[in-house]
Amino acid sequence: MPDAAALHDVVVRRSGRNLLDHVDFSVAEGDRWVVLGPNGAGKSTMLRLLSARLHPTSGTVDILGERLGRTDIFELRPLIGLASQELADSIPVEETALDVVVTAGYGITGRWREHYDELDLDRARTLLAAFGVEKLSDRMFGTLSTGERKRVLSARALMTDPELLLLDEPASGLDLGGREELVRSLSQLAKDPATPVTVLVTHHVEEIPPGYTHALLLRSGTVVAAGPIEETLTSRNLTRTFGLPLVVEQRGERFTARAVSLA
Ligand SMILES: Nc1ncnc2c1ncn2[C@@H]1O[C@H](COP(=O)(O)OP(=O)(O)OP(=O)(O)O)[C@@H](O)[C@H]1O
Repeated sequence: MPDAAALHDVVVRRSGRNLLDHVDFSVAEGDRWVVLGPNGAGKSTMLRLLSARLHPTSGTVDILGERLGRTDIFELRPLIGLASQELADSIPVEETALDVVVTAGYGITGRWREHYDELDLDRARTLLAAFGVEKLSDRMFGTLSTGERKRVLSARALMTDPELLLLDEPASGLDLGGREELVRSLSQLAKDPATPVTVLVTHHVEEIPPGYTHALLLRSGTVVAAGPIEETLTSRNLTRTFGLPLVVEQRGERFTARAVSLA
């Protein structure tokens, strides 16, 4: 079976600097990847490539069997479920949570005159329920808390029954309880065989939901390590990625990391 997504020798160059610097990365059917790295490492740039919102300066990007630059991205994008801050920023504040989810069917933000049948609306409600926010269906997106918005966006990402699911920092800005609840929802999703190939970007190993199978560590646009999560998420690799001495520990299916005490 071909890879769901593959980057080969990818460079993304802006203002004389390589934001991604000769990156190779591939995601196979059934994989759940977490992408970790410090601020500015190139994580969001990678997700913009994988969501067909950016073309590489050089190298090749294949998504769901289509090569970027040789395919109609408007046919490709509905096959990709995306939740990101960039997307959240494009949602009108007065849009209801239900409409935020259902409009994914047309790949738009902001409901206008499109027709949605009862099946679409039922699916949107079911997805809101899966993330524990069905009671917020009629609330305006702009009035939701950070955590509530994150959940609504995750539900939206699944609306089109995508073949590739991309989640950019789904737990950022959440309080501890909110993070733990979202991690639980994302873990249930990850462990469901019906869930598509998933790539989740985060800054924190504590936010990795159980069920994630692989990790990609990025620093300054280059790959520090990539592979099965338990082999890749080592203290040595995390130290190289974040540029300070770190110890990573695994307890059950969760990870924690902290700086090495010098005392
Ligand atoms: N159009 C651009 N021109 C110049 N530099 C850019 C451009 N877009 C992004 N960058 C830079 O590229 C680097 C990588 O950005 P990116 O958003 O991919 O990082 P990130 O790993 O997602 O960071 P964060 O964790 O802070 O969200 C950053 O240093 C950013 O300032």
